[in-house]
Amino acid sequence: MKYDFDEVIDRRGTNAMNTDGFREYIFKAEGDMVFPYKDDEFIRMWIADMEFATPPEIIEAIKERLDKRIFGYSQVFDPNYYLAVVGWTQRFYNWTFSQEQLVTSPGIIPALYELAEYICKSDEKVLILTPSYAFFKAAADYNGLELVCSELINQEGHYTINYEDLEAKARDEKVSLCIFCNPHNPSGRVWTKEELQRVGKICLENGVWIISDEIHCDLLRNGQVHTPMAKLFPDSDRIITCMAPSKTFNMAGLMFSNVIIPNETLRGTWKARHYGFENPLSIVATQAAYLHGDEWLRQLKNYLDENFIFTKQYLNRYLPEAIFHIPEATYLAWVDISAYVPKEENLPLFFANHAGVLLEDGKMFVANAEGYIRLNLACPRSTLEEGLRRVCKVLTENPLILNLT
Ligand SMILES: Cc1ncc(COP(=O)(O)O)c(C/N=C2\CONC2=O)c1O
Repeated sequence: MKYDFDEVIDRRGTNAMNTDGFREYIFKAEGDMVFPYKDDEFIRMWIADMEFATPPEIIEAIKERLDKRIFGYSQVFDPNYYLAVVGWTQRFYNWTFSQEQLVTSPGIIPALYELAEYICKSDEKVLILTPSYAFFKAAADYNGLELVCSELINQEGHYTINYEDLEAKARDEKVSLCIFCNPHNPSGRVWTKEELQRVGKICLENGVWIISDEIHCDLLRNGQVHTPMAKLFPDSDRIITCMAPSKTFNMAGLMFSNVIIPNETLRGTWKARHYGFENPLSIVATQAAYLHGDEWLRQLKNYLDENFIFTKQYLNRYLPEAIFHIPEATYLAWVDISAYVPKEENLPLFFANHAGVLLEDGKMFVANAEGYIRLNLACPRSTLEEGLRRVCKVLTENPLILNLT
């Protein structure tokens, strides 16, 4: 079956954050914010969900469950759920784990909040690498824990880990947890085995737990290989792995993710404290994704690769001073436009007002990301081209708007 990723789907009236939540999330606006563009005139390249229909195989599984017509309290009791999940991790990552280690969460963000609370004492600290997905910081903030940041080294847009800095911070006896993004949002790095081994060794030797957030691990450029961090440390029970179908199959709204907790005590705390009931539609959707999603994902990856090549060529031609490398993973383009914009510019507001494009900028990724914008490329090519046209036009044809003399 050939899936249609060129189809433009109307998401209006679906309570989508993407179409209706941007004022509060990007601009922290309480009430209505008025822009020179109507809401449906924006090209939306901000939040990380996709403009593609969720695979029909998943939708079919949901429909079959709907026909059962009762949606009472539910949990994963069917052993075939676990078999579907480890079947996927075996096929794609040559990695499995025992069934008792698997728990589920209504999302990875809530899992981060809970795990930080269960792992860290109140006077301890959470270590992250920046730039970082903002909710890693929130996991520390909402638990009243001090955040410690280790800045990634950025060499002309290629990010690597500053091991000396990371080790110095991991040595702090109050640092008890590292939330590690593997693959990395927003840079799109796929960490190599060697990089993962160095990070894991530094953390584990200093008694630092690791949450390896691997939500983007299926969304690789063709040819890239993801290594689960825990796969490299089979003798450790201090690495918690978070994976989910939500990013891969555009089903974040079904709020269902997998958390692999090898440590028995921590798992016991999770089971005692976590609200364990689950959405029965999300259970069947996730199981169907991991059983029947291979071909759709294969075609999605090819389409995304082509979107990235298109973007690289477009920016080379129309925004030559921008620094952009096709990322090894994610569907997010991380673009340094500092050559075109003053440091103090509020970039999301600028692009919303002057280009009709909704995007996130480096200031939304904790630190170490000034002058960057992040563009969601998981959209039909026609939408992507219009978004890129608007971004490049406003930066090159209207420099006065930016007070660039
Ligand atoms: C690294 C990472 N972890 C967790 C999540 C969210 O997991 P959930 O709670 O949905 O299961 C995201 C989603 N990233 C997004 C969502 O919108 N923009 C982003 O960058 C993410 O990038």
